[in-house]
Amino acid sequence: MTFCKRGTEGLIYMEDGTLLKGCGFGSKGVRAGEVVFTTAMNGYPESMTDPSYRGQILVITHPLVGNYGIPTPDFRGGILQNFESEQIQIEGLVVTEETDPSKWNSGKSLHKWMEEQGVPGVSSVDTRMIVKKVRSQGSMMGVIASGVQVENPKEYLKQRYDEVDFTVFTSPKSPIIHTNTTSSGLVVVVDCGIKHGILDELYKRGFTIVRLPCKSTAEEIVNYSPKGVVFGNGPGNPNILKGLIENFSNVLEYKIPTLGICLGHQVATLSLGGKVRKMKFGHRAINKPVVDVTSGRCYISTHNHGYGVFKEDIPPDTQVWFINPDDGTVEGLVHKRLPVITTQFHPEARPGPNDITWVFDKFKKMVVKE
Ligand SMILES: NC(=O)CC[C@H](N)C(=O)O
Repeated sequence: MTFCKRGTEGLIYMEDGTLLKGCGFGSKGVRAGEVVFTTAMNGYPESMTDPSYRGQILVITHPLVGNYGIPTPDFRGGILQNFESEQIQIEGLVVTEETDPSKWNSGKSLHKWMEEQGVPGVSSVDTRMIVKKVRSQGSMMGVIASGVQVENPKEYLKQRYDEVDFTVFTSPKSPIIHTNTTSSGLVVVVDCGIKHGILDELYKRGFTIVRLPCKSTAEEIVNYSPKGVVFGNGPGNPNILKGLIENFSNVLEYKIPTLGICLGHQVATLSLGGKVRKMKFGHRAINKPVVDVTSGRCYISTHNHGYGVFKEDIPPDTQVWFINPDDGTVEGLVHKRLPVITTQFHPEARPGPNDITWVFDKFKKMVVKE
């Protein structure tokens, strides 16, 4: 039996029958979710609070997680600078080794933070084995348990990830406004669980931001007379978000400059007549290459998606903007007639390298010109 420093045992079970026993940390509890992995070597406070991870058990492949602790939340204009939302969004965390922090600006340990927020973690398991299984068999559902005896983990696997509308949990119930004193104008962000990094990039460029619930209608959006609209990131399967897809089409009729990011790129694709399909196991990392086909330049970018746009599925009247050289998936589109640009990757890069934040400059130029 492994010695468990928090005094609790834990397990991770996967729907193919794999059962790994290790140590529990964070909160005691049992949760089910889609098992996904990220190869990011740092940025766990950002990843764990990214609302796009809702409904997922996150496996971090980097062997030591927790070294620099969890910072104290820092806001600018009501926007978080060091987390992607106000709470942990993942269902559970799986790591090889969970460590106590040693850094000047650590407010608390990873263990304590997860304990306070009711999120279970499992350590001392072979994360490489999990990744190999997910890579070879494709995405799977799983169950994580910390400090709780679970006789039959399979019983917790009731819902399929792809069938749940997680935006219900991650989207605000009413508008949230971030007023800016500089005057680049007002943009509406359709907030299905927006990452604060995206809000910050818009705010830094002088925009006043109105965040509207994911289910807002086109009328509710244009009532604010926005100079631009952003359809942001969000959790789950884009194909089931019928209302959002329809709203995107309705907003297009007003010819307002529109930026789609990640889920926004997928919703744009669906709404313009293309297809979005589930990938075998998705892309989650902070060092994924994307090539801007208009310049031939390759950039290193942040990814978190399980669905993708394949070359043969792009919508009519659009041009490929970015391509992923690893698997050829379409990572950005430009509309041929309408002021619409999209990226599948995360140009705000939180966590990640800032190589492509210029996408927001391009959006600002579109907004200011209109
Ligand atoms: N980061 C995102 O917006 C993710 C989009 C979508 N939920 C996916 O997994 O593909």
